[in-house]
Order: sequence, then C-alpha cells, then structure tokens
Amino acid sequence: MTTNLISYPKNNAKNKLWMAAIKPPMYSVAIMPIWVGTAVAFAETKIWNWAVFSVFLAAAILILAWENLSNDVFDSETGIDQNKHHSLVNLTGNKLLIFWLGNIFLCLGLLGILAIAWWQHDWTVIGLIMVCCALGYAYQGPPFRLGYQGLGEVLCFFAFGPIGMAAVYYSQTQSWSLQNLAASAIVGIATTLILYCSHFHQVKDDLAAGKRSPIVRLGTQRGAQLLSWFTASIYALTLVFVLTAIFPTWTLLSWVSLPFAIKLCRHVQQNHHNPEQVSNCKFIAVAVHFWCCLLFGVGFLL
Ligand SMILES: C/C(=C\COP(=O)(O)OP(=O)(O)O)CCC[C@H](C)CCC[C@H](C)CCCC(C)C
Ligand SMILES: O=C(O)C1=CC(=O)c2ccccc2C1=O
Repeated sequence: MTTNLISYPKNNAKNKLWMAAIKPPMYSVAIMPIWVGTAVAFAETKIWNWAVFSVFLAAAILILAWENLSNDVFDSETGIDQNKHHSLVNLTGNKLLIFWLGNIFLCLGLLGILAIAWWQHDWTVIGLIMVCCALGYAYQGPPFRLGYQGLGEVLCFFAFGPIGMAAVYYSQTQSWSLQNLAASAIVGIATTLILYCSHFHQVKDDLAAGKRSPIVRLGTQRGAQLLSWFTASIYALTLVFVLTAIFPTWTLLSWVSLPFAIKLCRHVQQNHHNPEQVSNCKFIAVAVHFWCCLLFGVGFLL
C-alpha cells in the first residue's frame, strides 16, 4: 500500500516525461500542410483524392517522427540535451534503439510517398519530399547541423511551406498553383513560429553547446519583439492575399485564431527573460498554428 502511494507520483512524473518526449501536439505540424494543400487543390479542381490524402498524412506523421527521434540522437552527441530529461535517448539510455526506430519510421514514411509516386507514374512528389527530408537532416545531422548556426527557421519554412505544400498539391493535381504557393507562405510562417518559440527557454544550454539559435543571436528582448512582427505577418499576409483576390474571403476565418496569437506575443513580451515562465510558449505557438491553419483550410472549402 505504502509502495503504491509512493510510486504513483513517480509513475506520474515518468509518464509526463514520456509524453513530453513523444510530443503528441507537435504532430499537427505534419498534418496541416497536407490539410491546407489538399484543400487548395479541392478549391481549384473540385477533386479530393482520399487515398492519396490519407497515405500522405500517415507518411508525413512518420517522417516527422523520424525527424524528432533523430533530433534526440544527434543532440545527444553534441551534449546540448544533457539537461533535457525528456530526450528519448536520455529516457531509454539506448541511443542505437532510437536511431534505428527513427530510420524505420523514415523508411515507412518514404514508402508511403513512393506508393503515391508509383500510382501516378510520376516521381515529382517523392523528389520534393526527399528534399524536405534532406532539409530536416541538414537541420540537425553531421556535418551540417545548420540549426546550430541559427538557420533552422529558414529550413523549417521551406520544408513545411513552399516545398512540402507543392508536393501535397502536386499529389492531388499533378500540376502547380500560385494560390497554393501563397497559401504555403502562411503555413510555412505559422510552423516556423513554433520552432522560433522553442528557443526562448534554452538560451543557457544552447550557449553552452555552441548553438547560435536566433534567440541567442538577438537576445530574448529583441527576439520577443521580432516574434510579434513575425506573428502579425501571418494575419496581414492573409488579408493582403484576400484583398488581391488570390485567396477566397472565407480564408479570413483563420483570424479567429488571433486571441491565441495575442496571448503568445504578450506572454513572450512579459516572460522572455524567465526560462521557466516562457518555456510553455512553444505550446501556445502550436495552438496558434493549429487553429490558424485548420480554419485557413476550411476557408478554401466553403
Ligand atoms: C526537430 C525539430 C525541432 C527541434 O529542435 P531543437 O533541437 O531545438 O529541439 P529540442 O529542444 O526539442 O531538442 C524540427 C526541425 C524542422 C526541420 C527544419 C524541417 C523538417 C522537415 C520534415 C522532416 C519534413 C516535413 C514534410 C512535410 C510535408 C510534412
Ligand atoms: O521539439 C520541438 O521543439 C519541435 C519539434 C518539431 O517536430 C517541430 C516541427 C516544426 C516546427 C517546430 C518544431 C519543434 O519546435
């Protein structure tokens, strides 16, 4: 009985660490480019290929799982995750297991995309997704580790925005679209916002490991100011694209996510210098991304 009482909080804390390591909410970043790219394709062609959509969705989730598992593997080699208790490598104590599990996810994900290419007798989609994976590798893997130079945000924007969404749109239509390119800028910025926010509470560990994240380079105060501009640009760009008739008016539904965006900017302005307080800002950014992209996609369907 006594053991149970004592072990409950311990198990609870362990479960929380595992949830933080697996990061379920983060997987919406894999879902939204597929959702919005397919919605744009439907708005233009009135065709929704459910088989391609479902396989692409599953593949994107598997590829993102690889990205996150290999991130823990590569970060364990630079020492940057020494204090990160929710690193999968630290939790399992088995780097090789995480490395190979990640590689299995990558192969399964790429097999899904290969199946789409095979159905279509066209290698364009697999080519584009392999470019996204290469950007994902260059972010964290040797010898590049471009995230350590502060270049992660640029890679993230192109992988989840213009390149990733071009692949999604092409998988539905086997053609290209300027409207989809404009929509990909919105999804790309919203996704990059999450990565940018993930650096605020890690300045000390990043400095110690030689990682020059944008927040290390700018300082937390200027970083917080830039965040507000960056967030505002999502809503301003959507409005500009609606006024220029590139997007349908209903895409302004994405503005319903503005309260989350305002909460994010205020929270970071007030707490940028306090790692413990600011550490949850990444999850507010996930909420901004989720609601903004979900409603943005709905706007193309109405
Ligand atoms: C793994 C990523 C961020 C984690 O960064 P960090 O090391 O600072 O975090 P921890 O503190 O938790 O260790 C995300 C990196 C994103 C990358 C630049 C681009 C990935 C592209 C995907 C692999 C492909 C997406 C395809 C699309 C169509 C879904
Ligand atoms: O763990 C993280 O911090 C992130 C994981 C992840 O997969 C991702 C994807 C796209 C943008 C940001 C992020 C993260 O910040």
